[in-house]
Amino acid sequence: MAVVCRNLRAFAQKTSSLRCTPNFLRLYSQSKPAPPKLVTVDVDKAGVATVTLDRPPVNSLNTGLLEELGVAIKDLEANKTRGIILTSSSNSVFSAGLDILEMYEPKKQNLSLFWTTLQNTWLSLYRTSIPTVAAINGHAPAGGCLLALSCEYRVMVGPKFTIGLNETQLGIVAPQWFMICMKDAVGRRQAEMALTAGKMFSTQEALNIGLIDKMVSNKEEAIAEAQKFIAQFAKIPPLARRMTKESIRQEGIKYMEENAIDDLKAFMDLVVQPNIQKGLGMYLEAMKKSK
Ligand SMILES: CC/C=C\C/C=C\C/C=C\C/C=C/C(=O)SCCNC(=O)CCNC(=O)[C@H](O)C(C)(C)COP(=O)(O)OP(=O)(O)OC[C@H]1O[C@@H](n2cnc3c(N)ncnc32)[C@H](O)[C@@H]1OP(=O)(O)O
Repeated sequence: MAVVCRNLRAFAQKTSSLRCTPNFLRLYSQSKPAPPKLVTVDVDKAGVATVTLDRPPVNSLNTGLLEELGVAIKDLEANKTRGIILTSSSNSVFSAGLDILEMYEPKKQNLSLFWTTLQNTWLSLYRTSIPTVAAINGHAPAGGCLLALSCEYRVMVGPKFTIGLNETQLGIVAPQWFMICMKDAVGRRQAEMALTAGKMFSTQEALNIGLIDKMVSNKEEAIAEAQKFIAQFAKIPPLARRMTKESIRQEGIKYMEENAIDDLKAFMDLVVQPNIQKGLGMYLEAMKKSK
């Protein structure tokens, strides 16, 4: 026993002295790599932040990415950033929308966290006093379209990408707050037509109905247009801007503040339905087969 104790003491001394050596630090950092960041933030000299979704291959929105996006927005608010440009690291997809794997055969607790994180991050983006622009450099179906719609201005790379709330095509109904965002952008009539058909719009079609504000031919142009949009607010008194944005977006903000719990319950009840689970499984299979 005494020998074991002595050995343990020797080992403890050895490891505690090892703890500070470069070799130990290298070994430790190799054994515990930091998880890759799913959202990166770059602030330029003018104080404008480019927030890049970086979850290959398609930036599907899982709890981790949504959480990071929410934290990034809060940090940028605390740092008095002058503008946020939301874009993607992919060359062909802005975001494929909600991560279907978060909804397929889920654990109840995970599903609840997923939806609550989506609600909170959406509200942070939708109501932030910072000017927001989506530089949409790829396809933006469903939840991807929602993120773009939550920004104040949308510049999209065309002509080959598509955008829209395609939920009815998947046999589901977009939540009310998704619909409010679409109505905000294109008006009730166009929103009704788009949502009932679950239409995915080409860039040109999206421009025609006001779903996007500008079509450009590459990401660099999209970022330049986004910067131009943000720059105009340098001359506008910030308090007046903030109060106007908050007021004009009141319907969506109030909806989420008053209905978050009911919205969560409706989502949880719906997703676990056997027919929805079966549909999600088939959809995932179909995406694999279409490769
Ligand atoms: C469907 C929800 C049902 C019930 C929930 C109830 C209520 C929900 C309330 C809210 C509304 C839902 C909102 C949503 O956002 S649902 C998600 C809708 N998104 C889509 O339909 C887009 C699907 N993806 C695509 O169309 C294409 O992937 C895309 C055009 C974006 C890109 O095409 P590309 O050819 O470049 O890539 P793929 O080969 O198709 O995909 C690569 C890889 O990624 C996987 N993938 C794609 N999209 C998703 C996704 N949304 N979630 C998880 N995984 C996704 C795809 O399977 C491939 O995987 P692998 O084969 O393993 O490489």
